Amino acid sequence: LQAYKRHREARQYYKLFGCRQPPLENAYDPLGISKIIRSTKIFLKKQSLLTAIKLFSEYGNTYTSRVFTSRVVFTCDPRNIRQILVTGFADWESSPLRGHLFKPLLAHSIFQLDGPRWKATRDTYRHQARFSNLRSIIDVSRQEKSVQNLLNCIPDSKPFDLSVLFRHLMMDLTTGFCLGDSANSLTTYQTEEKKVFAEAITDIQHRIATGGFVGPLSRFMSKKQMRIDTEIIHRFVGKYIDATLARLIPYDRVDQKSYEPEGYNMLDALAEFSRDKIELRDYVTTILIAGTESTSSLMSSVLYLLARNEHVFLKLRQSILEIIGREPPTLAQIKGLAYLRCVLNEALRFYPPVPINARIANTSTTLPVGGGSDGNSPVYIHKGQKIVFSSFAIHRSEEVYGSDALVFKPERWENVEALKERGGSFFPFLLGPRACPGQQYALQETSYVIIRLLQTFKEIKPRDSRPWKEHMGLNLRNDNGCWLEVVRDEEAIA
Ligand code: HEM
Repeated sequence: LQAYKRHREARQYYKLFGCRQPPLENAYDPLGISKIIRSTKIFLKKQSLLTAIKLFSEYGNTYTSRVFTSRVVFTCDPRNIRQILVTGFADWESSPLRGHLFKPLLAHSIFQLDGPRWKATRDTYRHQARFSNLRSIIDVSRQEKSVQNLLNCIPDSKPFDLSVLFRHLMMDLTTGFCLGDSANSLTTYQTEEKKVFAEAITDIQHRIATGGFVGPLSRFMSKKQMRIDTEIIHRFVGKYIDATLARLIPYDRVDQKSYEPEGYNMLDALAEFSRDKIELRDYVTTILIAGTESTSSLMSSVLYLLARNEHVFLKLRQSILEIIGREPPTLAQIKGLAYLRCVLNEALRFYPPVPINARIANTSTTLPVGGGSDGNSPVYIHKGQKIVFSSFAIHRSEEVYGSDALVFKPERWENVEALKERGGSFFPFLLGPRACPGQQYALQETSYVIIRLLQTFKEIKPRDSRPWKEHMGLNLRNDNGCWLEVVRDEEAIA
């Protein structure tokens, strides 16, 4: 009955809007079983992203695929991306696809919400956690302390995996940002409790991501370790919440500004507005998940690419030394470093930390292009239909970026107008109302770390000849890490 209703509705859309069917990838696979088996094999071989690009070149920028009994739409067309994320935002949801994956760690986090409740949570991050005011949430002394810990861990003239150190660095910075206390992962004095907590946060992200990739099969996965991780995280974060609430002044004195915490931390900022422990835990834990691996993935990509493109490294280092010198950079100086922004954009284009994404239609709607044999007709989307879109594929498209799309070339970002025109073709932080609220913070933090590293090291050499290999967790990273050897600048030591 449902299929019949959908068929009738589709015919109306064909008539009214000129919709056409996009190409079907697996026409002879009625239940989509072979597609699922193939995708799983490719995922295990760590080749999902490159295979996706191949499928787009074979079937066009938009095509459908049978997965079990439903037809999933795959697209890497910038016009469709703008429609899903910006113009037709209200027609799409994400919570039905991932809400269950975050349970029981998070009760009602922003990742599990859509509609008015999502909007209210988003506003809380913007206003109460002060994400909209970048200057007020940055703590440069915390950043500098963590960078010094990082520099102490980097050996001189000896190969080491910088991606591991970046993951520890971001764990320290994000726990400081969220809880006001670093996990001290880069130090020798990290307590056992903090070590266990940091391991649990890392492990649970891996489990959430795996649950997402295996889809409906996730219900057969053992949940035991997830429960253990959850308990560790809840206990650890809970202690900070209790301590924060215990030293808070009563509500009626908040306006008197008699309580001024030192530096920024999100828990203090939020506790001025809410005393609900579960709510506070959800807000804070979400950022521990959203802000750690994503930013360390970007940092690793930048260093991986700089080590393999000496001319870019030298040009960037020179501009840092000219504009900032050897002192820690201020926010204004970071903003003035145009070439660094180009390098970050280019690294985000090459290796977007969130390379694929999905949405589900909450109403019958259309995509502007992708239908018919030429791919130029609108596409009918029925309520409940799933769509998968890939920033990784668009970011490498020759149609969009030209014949040198696969060349690492930060200079392509020097023309700001060109950047604006690329709406829908460059979205490492997504676009529209649901774009990453931590974008400016992540870029500032990454810039700070890169600047301090380039002020300290005059040479960075790659020490791994293996090719880049995808590792898909909640965020993308190189499975082979980021093996480098560095040479300190004597002047920086002096
Ligand atoms: C390079 C680093 C980062 C990248 C590439 C990145 C990318 C993204 C992307 C693509 C999304 C959209 C996910 C979706 O809706 O499907 C997102 C959402 C989000 N990000 Fe980030 N992110 C980064 C760092 C951060 C940081 C540092 C924070 C916090 C301080 C943060 C907080 C969030 C939050 C709360 C959301 C959910 C927004 C919503 O659903 O409305 N992110 N991020």
